[in-house]
Amino acid sequence: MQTNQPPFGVLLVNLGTPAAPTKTAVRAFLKQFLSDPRVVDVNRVLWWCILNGIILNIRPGKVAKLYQSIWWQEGSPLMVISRKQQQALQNQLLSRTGLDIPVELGMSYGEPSLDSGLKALEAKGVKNVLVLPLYPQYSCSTVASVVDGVAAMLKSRRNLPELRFVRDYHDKKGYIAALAQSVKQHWQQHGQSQKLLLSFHGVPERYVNEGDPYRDHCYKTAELLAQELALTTEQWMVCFQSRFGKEPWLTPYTDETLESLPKQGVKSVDIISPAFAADCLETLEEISIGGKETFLHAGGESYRFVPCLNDDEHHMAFLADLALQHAQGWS
Ligand SMILES: C=CC1=C(C)c2cc3[nH]c(cc4nc(cc5[nH]c(cc1n2)c(C)c5CCC(=O)O)C(CCC(=O)O)=C4C)c(C)c3C=C
Ligand SMILES: [Fe+2]
Ligand SMILES: [Fe+2]
Repeated sequence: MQTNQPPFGVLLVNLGTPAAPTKTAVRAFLKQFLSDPRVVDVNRVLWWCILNGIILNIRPGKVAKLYQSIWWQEGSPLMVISRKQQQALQNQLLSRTGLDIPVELGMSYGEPSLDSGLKALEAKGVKNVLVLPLYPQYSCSTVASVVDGVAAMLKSRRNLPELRFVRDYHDKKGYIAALAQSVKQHWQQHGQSQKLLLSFHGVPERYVNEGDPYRDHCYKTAELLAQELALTTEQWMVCFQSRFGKEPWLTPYTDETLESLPKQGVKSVDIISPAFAADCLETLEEISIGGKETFLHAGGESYRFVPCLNDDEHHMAFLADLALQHAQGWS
């Protein structure tokens, strides 16, 4: 091994986000995202007609407005936070190993692409690549599409790196501890509400019936977090957000739950979205803004959103440990 060659490199992956909060950029992003058969798994010809004939004509304008409501001066929150996570992970790996281990960002959809991330690692002399998708719970709609995407990129290459994938980390001690720490800190600042709602991103129920372990992973995360926070069964509840399309998704739905809780006497809630490693449209708009409106309108009195782990120190230290565990034997 050359002395300047790193033992491995990390491709840090997330979903991706539009390049700008405009109708054109959102349309391009949604077209790539929603054309992925791992995300929308229905008859290809029929879906092509629905996507191009209806969805891509109506949704981009509507969704661009939502992105505008949460966009930061530096860019899309998901991208800004992902860049911070990339830097923080690289720092954590340096302080643990004394080595400059390259960490590159690759998004499943949009830019920087998985391909550009892999090329950047290659340019740094990386021969061993650890792909680390920032999805704590495995789903075919997210993690499997990362595997597909990386495999597709490598199809045209002659000299392949050695590859390892982190499949999930829904039950890992460091992840649960980072979530618990973030909830405790939130309670210290704002006080504890009657209920802690754990709102996970939904998926079609059919995917789970066909073998996707996503729902089990979500409940396992929730139970471990509730245990760590010493909550009684009445003090927490799981729900699923961001339903898309007509078929049934995992229930209970977050919006319906927020509407019904005040009628059941629950007037104050804390809400956290543990499936997201970084704040994005689905947490900052749908949960923090939209969920609050729904709950207060239904008679709720206090609604507090707990931010995602983002580049929190405990979170990044855990991800560095996770990466090092998966990289064992690479030198
Ligand atoms: C946390 C994990 C995620 C799962 C599981 C997931 C499944 C899933 N999503 C859609 C449809 C949409 N998701 C959208 C945005 C979005 N989704 C995730 C994560 C998961 N998705 C993130 C992090 C984001 C936010 C990106 C950002 O820019 O901030 C969108 C786009 C916005 C919109 O039009 O509402 C869609 C569409 C499906 C169909 C699906 C599972 C089958
Ligand atoms: Fe999504
Ligand atoms: Fe959404």
